[in-house]
Amino acid sequence: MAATKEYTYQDVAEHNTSKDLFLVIHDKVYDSTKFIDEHPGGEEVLLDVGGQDATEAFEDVGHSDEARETLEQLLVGTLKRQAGDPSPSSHATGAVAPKAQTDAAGMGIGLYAFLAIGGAVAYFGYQYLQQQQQQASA
Ligand code: HEM
Repeated sequence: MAATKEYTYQDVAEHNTSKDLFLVIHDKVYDSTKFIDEHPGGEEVLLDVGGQDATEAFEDVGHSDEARETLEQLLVGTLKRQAGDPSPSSHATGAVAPKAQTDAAGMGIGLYAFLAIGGAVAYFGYQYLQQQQQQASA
């Protein structure tokens, strides 16, 4: 079987039913339709990632070498990545965003503390000066 065909994410996404199921694993495209009934892990998990990048789902399970051999028999082509495609590790960068938000909030609190302390210093300083003036004029 020639496995040189190139598929875009859009092409693969169209094959997401139990009668026509493509999976992307490590940027290779696999026609898993015939394998759905045979999968020891059940058909549900395959359908969940049908037409999508299943690299993480596949690797998380720690599939055997035998499973990887079966996979090679289902190979139909390679994934042609395009700008804007989701990458398998895209959610890893998501962890940075909340941290940035926390930092911004921390700075906000710091600013309020600075204003409160600055205000207190100005208030008591003013009172002290008034007292001095009263003493001087007495
Ligand atoms: C076409 C791609 C896949 C092939 C060829 C495949 C093949 C296999 C094979 C041969 C096994 C038996 C255990 C082993 O040899 O490692 C297995 C188990 C399993 N697979 Fe897959 N698998 C595929 C995709 C997936 C995906 C995308 C998931 C998503 C979560 C998944 C989840 C599981 C689970 C949970 C088991 C364990 C079942 C058990 O031990 O009861 N598999 N798979």
